[in-house]
Amino acid sequence: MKEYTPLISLWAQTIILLVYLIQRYRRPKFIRDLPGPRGYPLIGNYIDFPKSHPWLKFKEWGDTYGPIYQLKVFGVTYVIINDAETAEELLSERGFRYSGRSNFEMITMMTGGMDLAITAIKAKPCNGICHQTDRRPSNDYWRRGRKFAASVLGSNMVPKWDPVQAREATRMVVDMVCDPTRYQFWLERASTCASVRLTFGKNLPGAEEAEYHTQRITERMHEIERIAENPPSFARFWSEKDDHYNLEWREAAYVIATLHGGGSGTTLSTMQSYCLAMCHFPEWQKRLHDEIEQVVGSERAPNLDDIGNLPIVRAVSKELLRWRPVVPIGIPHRVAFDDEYEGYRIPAGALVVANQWGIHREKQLYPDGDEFDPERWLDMWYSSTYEHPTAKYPTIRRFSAFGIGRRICPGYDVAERALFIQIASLEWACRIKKKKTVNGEEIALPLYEYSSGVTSQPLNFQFDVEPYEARRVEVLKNAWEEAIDL
Ligand code: HEM
Repeated sequence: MKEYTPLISLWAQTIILLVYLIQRYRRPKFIRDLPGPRGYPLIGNYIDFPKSHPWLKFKEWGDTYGPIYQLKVFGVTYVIINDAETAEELLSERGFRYSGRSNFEMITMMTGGMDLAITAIKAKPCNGICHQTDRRPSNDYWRRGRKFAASVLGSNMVPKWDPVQAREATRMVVDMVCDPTRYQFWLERASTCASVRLTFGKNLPGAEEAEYHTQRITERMHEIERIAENPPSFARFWSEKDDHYNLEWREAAYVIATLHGGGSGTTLSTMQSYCLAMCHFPEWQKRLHDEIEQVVGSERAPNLDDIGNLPIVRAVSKELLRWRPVVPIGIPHRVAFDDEYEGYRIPAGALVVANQWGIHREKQLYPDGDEFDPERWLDMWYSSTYEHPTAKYPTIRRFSAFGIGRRICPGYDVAERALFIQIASLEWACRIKKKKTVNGEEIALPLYEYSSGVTSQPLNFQFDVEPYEARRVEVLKNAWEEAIDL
């Protein structure tokens, strides 16, 4: 045995050396914490943490600390990303680590964690390298829910929902012309009623009723059964193929309700930004109008078959989402396992914020990022954003305004068509402009006075709406009346 001892010792030393070398090879020499503003013991950056419109400060800090930096608040690490490449690398390429959600305590308590947008998904470690999403029941629910969402919101299904979107757009324009002071309500009604009709198959005369039914539906599962007998809708789609999606009643109720929630307030916010932008940039309103006149003409209203022929409408819609992102800091993604990025430590449990406000103002991609300039999607000169051919691009499909990685918004196709038809119908029928005083002077409007929350929209402002021709409003009114029972 004695003669083997040096041999065993040599083997042991070789193994230790190998382990050491592998570890050195796999790790950068120094793993540092991400840069970021200096905090205080225990509370970290709590005092400096912006209490409203955090996206503005997150961008400002980004200009000092670089495209990725960290903040700490009471021991929780926030990783803030201000450029698209880093966000893609972490949230998309390493999506298996970066697709969890924060514990939104209140919502989790109220929904049992079943709101699809915040439900946790966990990643499974395999020999230290994490490749796959864990197949535990909580993840399984998210996967089944996403499968269902993809099937009702996918690009081949969305044209099915066009007539409802078009109908709500006509009703919105007619009322907007009659009483622009209530614009928020008209836009909200268009968004909510389209969503309730698509989700539950129910036509609603007003937004209040929409809210009432939505609450009842999420609380009482049997409502879905009744409503699923109505015209084609997400609920009916599920009830006809429930075996295929393998979602139980309760699960389906939450998935469908989350789709309603995701779909109702978001396009509304962009449409409010549209009204504000048209007051400030009448030159773009003219370009929109000229394009619609040339392609659609004055005899008929635009419809969703025109989408490929109206690139300026699509460019305006995409620029609105860039310039005034609806969800300016996105929904944070929780990191499942410790990670390293370019020599920096990203700890498990950190919340990664892809700051859309900053990402959408990255200098190389979006020169003069604070300017509203739809040209950047239309002109070859903007090589970073322009894409051929104009019959297809610009498109807002998979644009970073809808998030990045596995948790990307499943509703972007529906949103694209809803925004298109609302903008095209409004611009076909009427001009939006700043209000004037009795002396004929334009009343100034703030360029950026927006609410602060998960979503952000312009605070109430007033503008005038002037129909190009009374006949056009009549055409839309007739279209609404014909489509009333869709
Ligand atoms: C202008 C319109 C919209 C915008 C800007 C928007 C934006 C977003 C963003 C930023 C996220 C978070 C993505 C992430 O975590 O990376 C999200 C998630 C989500 N959105 Fe949208 N959305 C819009 C419309 C819609 C519509 C029309 C629906 C449904 C019909 C919808 C349903 C959802 C759902 C279910 C999620 C959660 C996905 C998950 O966590 O797995 N959204 N959306």
